[in-house]
Amino acid sequence: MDDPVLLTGAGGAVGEAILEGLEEDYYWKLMFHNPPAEQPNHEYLIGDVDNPEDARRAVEGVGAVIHLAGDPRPEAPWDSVLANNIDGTQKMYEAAIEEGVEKFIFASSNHAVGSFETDQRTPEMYRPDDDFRLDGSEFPRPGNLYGVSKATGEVLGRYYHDEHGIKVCNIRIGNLTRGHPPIDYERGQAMWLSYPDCAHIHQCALEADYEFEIVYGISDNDRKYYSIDRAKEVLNYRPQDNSAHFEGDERVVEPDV
Ligand SMILES: NC(=O)C1=CN([C@@H]2O[C@H](COP(=O)(O)OP(=O)(O)OC[C@H]3O[C@@H](n4cnc5c(N)ncnc54)[C@H](O)[C@@H]3O)[C@@H](O)[C@H]2O)C=CC1
Ligand SMILES: O=C1O[C@H](COP(=O)(O)O)[C@@H](O)[C@H](O)[C@H]1O
Repeated sequence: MDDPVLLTGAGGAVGEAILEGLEEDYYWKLMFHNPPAEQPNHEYLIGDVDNPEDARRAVEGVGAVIHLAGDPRPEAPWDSVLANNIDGTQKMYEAAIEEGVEKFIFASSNHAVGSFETDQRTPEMYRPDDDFRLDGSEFPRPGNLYGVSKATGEVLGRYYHDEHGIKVCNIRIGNLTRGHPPIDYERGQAMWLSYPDCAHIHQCALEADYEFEIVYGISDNDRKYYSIDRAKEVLNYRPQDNSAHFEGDERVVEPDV
């Protein structure tokens, strides 16, 4: 991607991971909801993704959008996910189509499929010897209204791709934590996404050739119930991390990079 890349939600955790890994690799345009504490090193704007004029200013001159902005709380109430996640994503797609943006990468979530984690399957599905896998071809099964908003974002992408041709990659992000996987949380270890792998999968989505995709954004954990085969095949995703390589917060196996 030679054109500028818009990063919405740039002040959040996922934005931080992406910028840490890819700061030098793209001409970034950052979108913040509130003025950032420190002066960014890149072009930026302050705006609300749910405001059509802010969305239009945000996409001006960019070739790709990484859309992270939204309410990330699994317990977020309907009013918030409706405005920030659903309406906000629709406004960003409308603006992107109007601008002729080539690619739209959407931060979807494990919570779009949270209800696959039934009492019958858990906690076994979180363990390395269990072979249950979701691969992105399944219909969403959200376990909360936040998950409904993420599934809706994916479907908005389906519509804007089919009717307007924009290339869309939905990344169902697992559990992003810095430095080491979640401790004493099997589910979180099974869907861990390290900071370097988070940056890498977004770079893969910016560079690969595809039409419409739904992939899982997790590291190559021994414990997993999300397949990363599609991300490997279509995006050439090659994660370096694995939650099994940690004991608590200590790394016991070095990444093979
Ligand atoms: N952190 C994680 O493990 C996961 C994150 N995600 C998704 O990734 C995205 C980013 O998540 P995080 O960085 O963790 O969240 P965060 O809360 O750290 O960052 C989200 C950013 O979006 C901005 N924002 C919220 N509403 C906005 C609006 N209406 N207009 C403009 N900006 C707005 C906020 O100011 C914030 O800086 C979210 O969409 C979240 O649902 C999905 C799965 C896992
Ligand atoms: O989508 C998200 O998922 C992660 C992981 O979910 P959790 O239920 O295991 O915490 C969550 O931490 C993050 O806030 C959310 O945006």
